[in-house]
Amino acid sequence: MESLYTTNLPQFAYTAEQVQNNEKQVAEQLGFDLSEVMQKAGAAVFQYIEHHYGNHRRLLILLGKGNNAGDGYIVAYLAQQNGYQVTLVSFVDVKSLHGDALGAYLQCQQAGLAVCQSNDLLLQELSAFDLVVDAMFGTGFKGELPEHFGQVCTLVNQHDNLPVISIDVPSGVNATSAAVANNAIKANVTITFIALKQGLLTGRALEHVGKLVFAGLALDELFRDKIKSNVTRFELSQLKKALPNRALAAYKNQLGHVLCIGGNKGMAGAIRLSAEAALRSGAGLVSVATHPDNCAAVLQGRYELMVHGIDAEHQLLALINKASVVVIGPGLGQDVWAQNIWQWMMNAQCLRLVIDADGLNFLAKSDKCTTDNLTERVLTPHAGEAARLLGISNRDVEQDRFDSALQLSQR
Ligand SMILES: NC(=O)C1=CN([C@@H]2O[C@H](COP(=O)(O)OP(=O)(O)OC[C@H]3O[C@@H](n4cnc5c(N)ncnc54)[C@H](OP(=O)(O)O)[C@@H]3O)[C@@H](O)[C@H]2O)[C@@H](O)CC1
Ligand SMILES: [K+]
Repeated sequence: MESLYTTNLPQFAYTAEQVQNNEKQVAEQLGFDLSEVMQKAGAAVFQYIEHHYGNHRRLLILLGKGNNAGDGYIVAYLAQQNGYQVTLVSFVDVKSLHGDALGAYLQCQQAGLAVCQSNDLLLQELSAFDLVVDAMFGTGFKGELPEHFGQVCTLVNQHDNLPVISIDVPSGVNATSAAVANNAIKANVTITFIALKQGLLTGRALEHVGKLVFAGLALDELFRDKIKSNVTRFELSQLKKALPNRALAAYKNQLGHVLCIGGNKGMAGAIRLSAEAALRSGAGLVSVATHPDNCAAVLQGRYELMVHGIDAEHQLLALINKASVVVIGPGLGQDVWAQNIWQWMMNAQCLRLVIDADGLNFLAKSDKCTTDNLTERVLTPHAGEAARLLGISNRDVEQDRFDSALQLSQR
């Protein structure tokens, strides 16, 4: 039978809203209604279980009230038909189900599958199960988990040997922003449908998603062609392909010259690491401008580097003029030596500037990044540095990493 899922993930990612607003139209254009799409979603998850967890015969399926639960009911039905032992636990009164989720529930009911309430589960031993299927919340989730959901997720997360498969999105993760609610479920595998959701790709969400698997449900190609994505995902192999091929007769002066500025007293390691990374990524020439005390340490064992001790900022001029890209910040520090270099650099002209680490800390204190509008700038902040740059908390950044990145790019 043809595989209904793949571990080759699509390149473009979308918000939950983009998927919710467009899946119906895309499905209709292909001649499906959404209940058929739900059947396909359940079938893809069940096929994954059969292929990868086929000897895990006792399934616990956790269900909410939306269409994510609908997918869960379909998985339950297929598993029962194929001889699995299935326990269904709903966190809502099944009377509140409607639409396709209700249809999927009724299919289970007709097959004789009973649904228990979440409180019953808290009294039960989870060792009675081999695999958990998380169908509590999908793309419709926002905010924090209600307490009774959170309690069960915590219980499941504590069982290291109990694998969890999340349907579409791990419950408690916001599929758009990558914000993670307290006690969100930690999946071993998340099988996501139709289009990649951007919130599954970054930050703390990664700890909850586990291995990400994609099931296009026959809608993915049309969805991708119709809906413009704002988030592109790259794999290392693709980035490697983006590097130009070297001509056989190439020599170092044709392959770019990176200048790395940083490495204050006692912080030689940071600038050495960034210079070494530049060499490893294929730069033809790499120069380092560092504190005079560090020259020997930076050069040690890496004799391709050209290392310059900087006593006075104006010494940078000759180095910048030769560089095709400048990196500033690793191990730069915040003292007078560092401040003078930063100030001087903000008035200098260079084509491309990568700002990292202490460079970002200086940037957070200044209102503008270089007086030269022609400079291409790349910032590489972690969440704490991004928070300082935006004047918000780390938590605020983690609540929406995409929006934070967008705001930074617009400053
Ligand atoms: N359309 C289709 O047929 C297909 C859909 N598919 C599947 O459907 C999923 C999307 O379904 P969905 O839109 O029903 O959202 P879902 O995530 O199940 O639940 C949302 C419910 O949770 C509630 N809620 C939210 N946050 C909450 C909170 N903090 N605390 C408490 N409640 C909260 C929210 O309530 P509200 O806030 O809106 O009142 C709403 O009732 C998608 O991920 C995929 O698995 C696939 O099968 C393909 C075909
Ligand atoms: K889920």
